[in-house]
Amino acid sequence: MSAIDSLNERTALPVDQLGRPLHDLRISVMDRCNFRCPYCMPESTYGEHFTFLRNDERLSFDEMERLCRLAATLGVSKLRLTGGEPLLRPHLTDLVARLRRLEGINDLALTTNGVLLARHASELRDAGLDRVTVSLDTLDPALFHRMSGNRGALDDVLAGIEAAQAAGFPHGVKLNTVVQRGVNEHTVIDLVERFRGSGVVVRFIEYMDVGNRNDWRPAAVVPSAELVERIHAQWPMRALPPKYAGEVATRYRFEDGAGEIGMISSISQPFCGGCSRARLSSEGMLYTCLFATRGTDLRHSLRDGTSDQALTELLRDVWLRRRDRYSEERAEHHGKAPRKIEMHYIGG
Ligand SMILES: Nc1nc2c(ncn2[C@@H]2O[C@H](COP(=O)(O)OP(=O)(O)OP(=O)(O)O)[C@@H](O)[C@H]2O)c(=O)[nH]1
Ligand SMILES: C[S@@+](CC[C@H](N)C(=O)[O-])C[C@H]1O[C@@H](n2cnc3c(N)ncnc32)[C@H](O)[C@@H]1O
Ligand code: SF4
Ligand code: SF4
Repeated sequence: MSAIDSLNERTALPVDQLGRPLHDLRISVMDRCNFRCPYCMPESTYGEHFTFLRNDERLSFDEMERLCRLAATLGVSKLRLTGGEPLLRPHLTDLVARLRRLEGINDLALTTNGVLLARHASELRDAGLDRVTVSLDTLDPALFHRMSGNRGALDDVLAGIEAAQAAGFPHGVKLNTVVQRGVNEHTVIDLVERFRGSGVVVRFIEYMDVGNRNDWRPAAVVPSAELVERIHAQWPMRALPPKYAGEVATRYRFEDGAGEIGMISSISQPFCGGCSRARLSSEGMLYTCLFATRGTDLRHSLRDGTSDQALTELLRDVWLRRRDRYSEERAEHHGKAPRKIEMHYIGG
């Protein structure tokens, strides 16, 4: 390669081995959670003796801010704070304010289980958070409690959603609902009914085989097409074109003007082809797929005096080498995928 080619390669925005750019960085700011959803952190594994990270093992806000600033120079424009439960991270609002000031970031989002949201919504809005996604699997209080691993109360989450609506996040409020066959599939219509016309967009997610500790089986997945048919029979809707390449959810608009819903069909219709997402775990590992088995340790480099330029090159190299397309390959694993990183570390 000539010196000019090499310079061009080092200054251009990187695309991975499948031609996908890097747009979206999702940061797990906290590995702990106040819920024990069986599909994510089942109590049987995450009981009182489970060892979470020590404070000094988690990236500091300085370290996260630095990585986000460098990632923005490689094309990242969207940041999502997640976890574990991000609102358990003390002073999260300070991090939001710091990330808000970064050049190139035009979408700053948070995914939360919503329990602590009523307390923090307006300060998060004031700090510059653009939008919030709240996870809510059902409106049945007893089932909700059970699906949170007997930790959560539905009313707290509903209060969180109301507070988020009242705070007026500029890019709005969404809900994430994981649907499981025989568990909460019968409460889907209630959720649609409750939030239709409210401005809050409900997105139904196909139950996924993330991590190694849930009891995922293909039979537990409710294909989005089935839900679309059921919802359409009650409130006719029509599919909308994607807002951006690689959009996670397929959007549907109600024909009576009562807003839209989304379907996240990562099992029945994988969307790896446009996947521009990287993930940073609480302890500073960089992963290029939600189903990654291996990552790149950035904490070490952050703490050993590595320069901004060298760190940026490391990020670029990781992205240039990326070939992940797990959801498209799922069937080839025949249920025997290699050991994956758990979702509360990698960030949903
Ligand atoms: N397989 C797979 N699933 C994903 C990916 N990204 C998100 N999901 C699933 O979709 C859910 C919702 O994702 P969000 O974080 O709300 O997605 P997003 O792309 O940031 O959403 P919007 O920008 O609001 O459209 C996550 O909790 C995951 O269950 C991905 O890259 N791969
Ligand atoms: C890991 S959580 C982290 C943020 C926060 N604790 C919450 O629940 O919103 C992020 C998202 O991942 C989703 N999720 C967790 N396990 C999942 C699974 N097995 N399949 C599909 N989505 C899952 C959750 O529903 C949630 O919306
Ligand atoms: S999905 Fe979110 S709330 Fe539920 S256990 Fe995982 S991290 Fe916690
Ligand atoms: S499975 Fe991996 S590559 Fe495919 S969309 Fe999800 S994170 Fe991206």
